[in-house]
Order: sequence, then structure tokens, then C-alpha cells
Amino acid sequence: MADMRLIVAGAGGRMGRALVRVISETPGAVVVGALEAPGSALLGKDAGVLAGLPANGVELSADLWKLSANADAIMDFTVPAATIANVAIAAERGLVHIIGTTGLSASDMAVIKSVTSRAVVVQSGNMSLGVNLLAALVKRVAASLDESFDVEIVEMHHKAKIDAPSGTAFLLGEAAAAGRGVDLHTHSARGRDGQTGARRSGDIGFASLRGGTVTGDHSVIFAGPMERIELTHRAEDRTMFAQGAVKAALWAHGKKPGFYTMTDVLGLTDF
Ligand SMILES: NC(=O)C1=CN([C@@H]2O[C@H](COP(=O)(O)OP(=O)(O)OC[C@H]3O[C@@H](n4cnc5c(N)ncnc54)[C@H](OP(=O)(O)O)[C@@H]3O)[C@@H](O)[C@H]2O)C=CC1
Ligand SMILES: O=C(O)C1=N[C@H](C(=O)O)C[C@H](O)C1
Repeated sequence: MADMRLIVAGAGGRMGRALVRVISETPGAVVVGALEAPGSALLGKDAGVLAGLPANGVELSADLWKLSANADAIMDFTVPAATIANVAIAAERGLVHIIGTTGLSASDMAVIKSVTSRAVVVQSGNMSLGVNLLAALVKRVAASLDESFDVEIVEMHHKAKIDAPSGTAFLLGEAAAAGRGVDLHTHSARGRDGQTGARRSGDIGFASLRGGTVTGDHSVIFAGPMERIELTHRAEDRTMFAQGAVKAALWAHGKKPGFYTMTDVLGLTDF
């Protein structure tokens, strides 16, 4: 079978470079395009060289329509505006769209879901096996405890991260809310500051720390009367996010149109 032809969006970014490296080591996958923002100083540079590899002959371009003429998928770890701009082109070209970008709004998600009757999209705030297993555990624990256990989600990331709470924190919050059978939107507490009043029973709280080079730490704390359960994941390198994304692309190749998550890719739906 021919290699799956992948376009890396945000190829000059932290995740883009990790993806180019991981794809170069993955049998059955090849980088055929590298997308960057219009006006980027990196346009025309070689994607392999940017990723610390020998030149691969794939030059960074801002023209997704042109790049996608001969491609099977786009790996998108960019910014929300770029991802949303890519959605229509990816669907029109029949590309599998792997979306790792975080900070997506409810209306962004509606745009993404609007194409999934005709396109294959895999979206997740975290592509790692560990975090998706953690989410399954969080759902199970939340279902086992009543509201006398307060759920708090704490995340820490590097100082360059531009969105908060992290996509992973929301993914874990959704898992806790699903376990409890509540809607996260009406049961969350974010950005506490000043005279907040006492904690509202049943809320799922979020706190974000930023500093240094932390790849991504997440803890879900179930704080009950006289005891506390803490479930933690620490990412040590971006490589495993990229590996998860490439696994998702290979899994999605030839799937019927639909909206999928890493739960589907990793077979965790019944966990
Ligand atoms: N789901 C997951 O498992 C993971 C998700 N992420 C998410 O991925 C995203 C990217 O993270 P990270 O790589 O650290 O961020 P970076 O800022 O390092 O990379 C983003 C890249 O996207 C580029 N970009 C901006 N606009 C466009 C555009 N219109 N077209 C193409 N490229 C564009 C940026 O270029 P420029 O710098 O010129 O603006 C930059 O090179 C974030 O939302 C992050 O939260 C990260 C890790 C794992
Ligand atoms: O921006 C990052 O770096 C990361 N973003 C994702 C998130 O928002 O959860 C995933 C990971 O934690 C790294």
C-alpha cells in the first residue's frame, strides 16, 4: 500500500517540527507538504532542516489549496483561526483533518463538526495515550463519587502557551462531567480571584500555571471529606503527542466521514 501523504500545518512551530521528525521515522507515512502562516519568515525553508533532519525537499508554503492537490491528510497544530481556515479546504480536497490545536471556541467546534458529514476529522486536545487513559479513569472515578468530593483540575505549561485552561484540562473536565452526568458548561469554576464566595458544590474547578519549559502537566484532584484522590499525568516530550497524531492519521485513512476523537483511535470507547 502506498504511503499516506501528510501535510504538516504550523511546520515551523514546536509541534510541527516534532511531527516532521516523527513522520520521518514512521513506516507508511510521508511528509508531502508543510504549511506556515502567510508572511512567515520561514516560507521557502526546508521542513526537514527546520526539524533538525537532513533536507527533505519539502519547502514551507502558505498555500494549502496547492499543497493539498496530492495529499491524504493535514496534521494541524496551529492556532484556532488557521485551523478554521483549513477546515473548508481539507473537506473540499477530501483530506483527513487531524486537529490538535487548542483554544477552539464553541463556534469553532461547530464549524469543524459542520463538515463531518462529508469529511473525516479527528480532534483532541491531547493526542497522548496516557492522557486519554487518564480521562477514562477520571470518568470512572467521577461516576463512583458523589458531590461531597470536589473536582479541581490543575495544569502547568511552558511560558509560551497562549491559551488557558489547556485543551487537555477541558478534555479531563468533560470526562469528569460525563462521569457525574452533568453539563460542564453549567458546572465549572474558572479564574477565581478576589471575593469569590465559598466553592459551589458540584462545580469542576480549573487552575492554570505557566512557566519555564514544562511540556504539560495535568492533575485531577477529587477532594473529599477527610481524604483526597489525585490523578496526574506529566508529559516529558512533545514526541508522544506527534506519535499519537500520526497514529490517528493512519487509523483514519479510508474511514467513513465523521467526527472522531483519540478515544476512537485508541479503542477506549468502552473503557
Ligand atoms: N492536541 C495535542 O496533543 C497537542 C496540542 N497542542 C496544541 O497545538 C497548538 C500548537 O502548539 P505549538 O506547536 O506549541 O505552538 P507554536 O506556536 O510553536 O506553533 C504554531 C505554529 O502555527 C503557525 N501558524 C500560525 N498561523 C498559521 C496559519 N495561518 N497557517 C499555518 N501555520 C500557522 C505558527 O506560525 P507563527 O509562529 O509565525 O505565528 C507556528 O509556527 C496549540 O494550540 C497547542 O495547545 C500542542 C501539543 C499537543
Ligand atoms: O500548548 C501545549 O504545549 C500543549 N497543549 C495541549 C493542551 O492545551 O492541552 C496539549 C499539551 O498539554 C501541550
